[in-house]
Amino acid sequence: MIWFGQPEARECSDLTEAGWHVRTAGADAGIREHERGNVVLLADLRRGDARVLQAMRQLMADRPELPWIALIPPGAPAQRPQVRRILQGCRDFFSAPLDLPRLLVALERASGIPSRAAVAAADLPELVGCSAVLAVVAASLRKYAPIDLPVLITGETGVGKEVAARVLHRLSARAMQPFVAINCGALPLNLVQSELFGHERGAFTDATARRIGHIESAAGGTILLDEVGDLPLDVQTNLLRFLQEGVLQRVGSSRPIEVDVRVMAATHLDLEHAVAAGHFREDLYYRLNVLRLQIPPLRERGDDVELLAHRFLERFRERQACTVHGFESTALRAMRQYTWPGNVRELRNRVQRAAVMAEGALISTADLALPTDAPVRGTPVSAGLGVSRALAEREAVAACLRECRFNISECARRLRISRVTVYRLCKKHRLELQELRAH
Ligand SMILES: Nc1ncnc2c1ncn2[C@@H]1O[C@H](COP(=O)(O)OP(=O)(O)OP(=O)(O)O)[C@@H](O)[C@H]1O
Repeated sequence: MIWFGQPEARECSDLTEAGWHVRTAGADAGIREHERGNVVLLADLRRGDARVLQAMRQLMADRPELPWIALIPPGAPAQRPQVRRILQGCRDFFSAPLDLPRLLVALERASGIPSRAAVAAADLPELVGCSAVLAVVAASLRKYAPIDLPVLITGETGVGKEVAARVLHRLSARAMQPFVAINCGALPLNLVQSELFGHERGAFTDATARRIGHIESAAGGTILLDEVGDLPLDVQTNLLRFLQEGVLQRVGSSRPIEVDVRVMAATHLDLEHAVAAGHFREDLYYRLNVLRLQIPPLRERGDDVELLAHRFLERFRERQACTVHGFESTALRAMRQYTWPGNVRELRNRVQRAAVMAEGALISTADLALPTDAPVRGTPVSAGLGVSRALAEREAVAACLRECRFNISECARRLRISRVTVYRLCKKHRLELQELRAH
């Protein structure tokens, strides 16, 4: 990296220790031949040297592709037009005092050199994260991928269960064959059987032609049965037969068809509980639960929140005209403290929305629109019973909505509240019905 300005001795030694070669540059700055395409530039604006600023402006104009990171003094120097212009050309910026771990992550990102996370999961680029818990997931994925047995993937909504299933498929011998993901909870009740197993012409009133089911369409590859706990009992029986014998029957036919598919199942429900309550077949549960993968919630993944937020912003910037470059440090802190009930999906959606709403070059806490009444991480005990109640209420409404396939009247009946109250609770807990339905 080239440091424009004067790093402190400690900063230099910390960076060197982390594996960076640091060269300082002043007003005579230039990029040496061997550094081209292999360098990150750091604009140290903490002391506001006018000659250095001039050199940086020149270099930014001549070589707009070079990745810059800026260090600014605390306060609001970013309001100065000269500084603001430079910040707009930077990938990221930090205000003093320097947060070295965050700077290292930013350097890795700006340079394209794999982050520590990517190094930990070198062949799993889909799985962004550097937390120890995610490393455990990555290790299980590698272990399970080559074994042609069912995998049961559990975890809260939006944690990345489908992402994990795709990784398993990609790393397996079936990688060149289809991967089919079906949300069992979103299938119309009367059609689940024919959607999964297919039907023959004339099998029922609307069956005007033969149709291949999702399982057959995944032949040779992998099928992910998402929200498997939502399958009706009669369909569970047929699925069990398929898992045991490798054959299925289309609706309206008694001819057994052999299909070679690896079955994966995902659920946010406690399947053991569903078995105990008689909603899920115990024998099917044991068939699916051969290999088990538990994906931890985002609030337990430490720095992954920041890493993912930056990744989602980068992806958004690649596709959309967007002047936002990063996050204010207060926004990063707020994200680290938030409990993320919708997990990675909620984070992605909030970052995208914030990138649209942000007025400046950085996303602020307000742009993220984190619910002010939501519990924050690390404070549940002091926040007291009210917070636990709110969390339980949210979870109960979300679970019931899913169980009822988003039929509001049915949900209201089961929860013994009015339809209006269901809508009010959805609004209160930011349960976006459309979004939940889509997933
Ligand atoms: N580790 C990760 N790295 C990058 N993106 C991720 C990661 N985990 C999840 N995502 C993204 O978050 C979103 C939700 O992930 P996914 O659909 O896999 O969650 P899920 O647990 O299957 O959700 P649901 O319970 O609603 O079915 C997707 O856009 C996915 O790409």
